[in-house]
Amino acid sequence: MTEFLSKRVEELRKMSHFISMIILDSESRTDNFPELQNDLILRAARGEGTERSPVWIMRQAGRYLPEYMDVRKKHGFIEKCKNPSLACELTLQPLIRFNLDAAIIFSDILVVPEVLGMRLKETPTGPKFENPLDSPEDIKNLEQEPDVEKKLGFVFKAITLTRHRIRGQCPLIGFSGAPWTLMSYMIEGGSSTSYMKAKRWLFAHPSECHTLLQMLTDVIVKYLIGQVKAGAQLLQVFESNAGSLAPDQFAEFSAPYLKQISEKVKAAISEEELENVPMTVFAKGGSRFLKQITSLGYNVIGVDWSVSAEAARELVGSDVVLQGNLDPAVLYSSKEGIREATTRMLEGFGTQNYIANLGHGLFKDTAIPNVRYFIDSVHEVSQRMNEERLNGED
Ligand SMILES: Cc1c2[nH]c(c1CCC(=O)O)Cc1[nH]c(c(CCC(=O)O)c1C)Cc1[nH]c(c(CCC(=O)O)c1C)Cc1[nH]c(c(C)c1CCC(=O)O)C2
Repeated sequence: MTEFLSKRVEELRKMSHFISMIILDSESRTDNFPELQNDLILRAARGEGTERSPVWIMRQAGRYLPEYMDVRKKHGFIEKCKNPSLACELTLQPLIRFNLDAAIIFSDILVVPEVLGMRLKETPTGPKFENPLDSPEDIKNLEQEPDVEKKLGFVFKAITLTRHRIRGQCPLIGFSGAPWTLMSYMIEGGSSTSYMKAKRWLFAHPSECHTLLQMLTDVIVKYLIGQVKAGAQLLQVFESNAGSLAPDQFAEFSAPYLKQISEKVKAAISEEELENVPMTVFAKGGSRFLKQITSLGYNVIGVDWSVSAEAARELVGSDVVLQGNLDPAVLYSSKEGIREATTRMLEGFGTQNYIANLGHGLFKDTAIPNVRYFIDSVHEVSQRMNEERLNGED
């Protein structure tokens, strides 16, 4: 009898192993994704009409969620980024709680310079580079023929797996840091308040800066194309350190590379007949340059919280698709306060050619009910405004 049972158990074990192999195989394919149920953000990004404004939140997966903190107890940050199944799980966490119109793949902008030979390490104040660039001489020691697929394949795997497990609930956003932002982290080693070391390079070693920015641009282009092939449905480029640049430096060291990225990624999409994914650029601290940014070839322009919605709209006109820009600190206020600020934002941007978001990432001590209230307010208020707009036209 025991022999009979242990044989059956062994058979069942083999069968379940076989089934999980089939599932794993099917979840690593890119030609069998579940059908998309909610394309609101893609329509908005392409400038098509939407019945309500789509909403997602920068840093929507993160420390304000107790389920993120549970995973964080067991796994370090870099480990979470590099393990596709953990990255997938974390990407999906906010979608279980909230009625979001997009997911963003769990990763970090700082994984990209590793392709060039930079090494990330964890510190209590966030990820940093073990080997920051000290002088332009160090550029020669960087990887001159970087293998993006080999070094960042874990992100591609995470994207493909997430496209399956998201079950078409909403589109999946892929992203990269922009060249100037990544270069400044490579020089500073980590976050900085003034980015003075990196800024010093711009004036002391301009030509070497261009060499490094071009190396990063080439990697980023390959990285973003790889993400589209893996299943990303929208791409966002983060120029998080635009705020540290004066207009002349933005025009010389940021804008041309942002433009090259959109042009080269779009050319590859059309040449290789890939999914025609819209592209967003978010230049934090770059609201001063909004008008200039409209000429860089992106479908959507992210706006930080430092300008009013009206001012942003006024600068670029009604045809440009904007994304943003509620001050994340608004989520510390009362429900009435959140509702009021969200309504003002929607009135300022208008419900069309618009994607709602915060004007920077969520703070780690934001209350979950307030996050939910913001998301639901965008949906309710924008739908009502839209209905009023359409009725008014009749
Ligand atoms: C500058 C920058 C970084 N990373 C990123 C930027 C650009 C956007 C911005 O301006 O904030 C982008 C980023 N970082 C993270 C995402 C994931 C997707 C998302 O939910 O938006 C994205 C898109 C996860 C993260 N990236 C980081 C966390 C926190 C990790 C943890 O402590 O568990 C998360 C969830 C850590 C991180 N990552 C970075 C820093 C400086 C830090 C430490 C400071 C901090 O913790 O907020 C670099």
